[in-house]
Amino acid sequence: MLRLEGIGHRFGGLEVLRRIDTSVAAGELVGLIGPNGAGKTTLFNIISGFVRPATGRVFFEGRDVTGWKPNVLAALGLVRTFQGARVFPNLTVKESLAIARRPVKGRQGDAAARVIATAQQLFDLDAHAGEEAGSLPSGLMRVLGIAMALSTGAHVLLLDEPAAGLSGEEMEHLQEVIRQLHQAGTTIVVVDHNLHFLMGLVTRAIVLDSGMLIADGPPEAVTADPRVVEAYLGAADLADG
Ligand SMILES: Nc1ncnc2c1ncn2[C@@H]1O[C@H](COP(=O)(O)OP(=O)(O)OP(=O)(O)O)[C@@H](O)[C@H]1O
Repeated sequence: MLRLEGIGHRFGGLEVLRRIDTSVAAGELVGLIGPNGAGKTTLFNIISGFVRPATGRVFFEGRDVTGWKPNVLAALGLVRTFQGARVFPNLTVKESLAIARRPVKGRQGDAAARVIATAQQLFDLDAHAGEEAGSLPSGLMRVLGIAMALSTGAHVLLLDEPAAGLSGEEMEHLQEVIRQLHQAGTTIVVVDHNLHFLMGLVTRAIVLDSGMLIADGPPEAVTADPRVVEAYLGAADLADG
């Protein structure tokens, strides 16, 4: 579904990604982790077309899409959400969800319906139907943002810190929404600083440290890997949110 070959990038003299080779198969739910400054956001930006890599290639569904624009990739079904919720603040919840339900090339209908049904149940969306998106509790706003990303026809979703700023309960609800999306067949890559949130969710974790891929595997194996432990030593903010 997604393949990276020799991705490298620098900002000025700073080498932020070094020869990243990895791939994500259709239907996987993958976490991308690493200490502050490891290069996670830059890698997300490269995959989603916001940054062109200095070296290497990005393949999406077998096609070399290196340097393709975000809107072109989104139209093909590769969509990235941003840190913090991006919703239309003046649309009501009901109007926002109507956008998310709109079938685009008939692809995301099931996934969007699934995420909306789950969110409706967990976040009591009906009670908020007439409220403006900009005035919602943060968890609900986050879920709306994800639902709206689906409206673009996403079958690969890159979620950038979806749990940031959420309460424990909201986080659990969000996990459930993401699980449902995954079960509906959406391929998902999540970056989050909260390892508790992430490791309870994903089936595979990829670890970046100083721009290098240092581990890749099941969450339990990765968190026990001495190189990962070392990379995280002293990074107190990564311990548990
Ligand atoms: N536009 C930019 N110009 C210059 N340096 C940048 C730019 N964007 C990121 N960097 C630097 O590149 C390195 C990697 O940053 P990046 O944001 O990709 O890491 P990250 O793993 O997402 O970090 P965090 O967990 O703190 O969000 C950091 O040292 C950062 O300061």
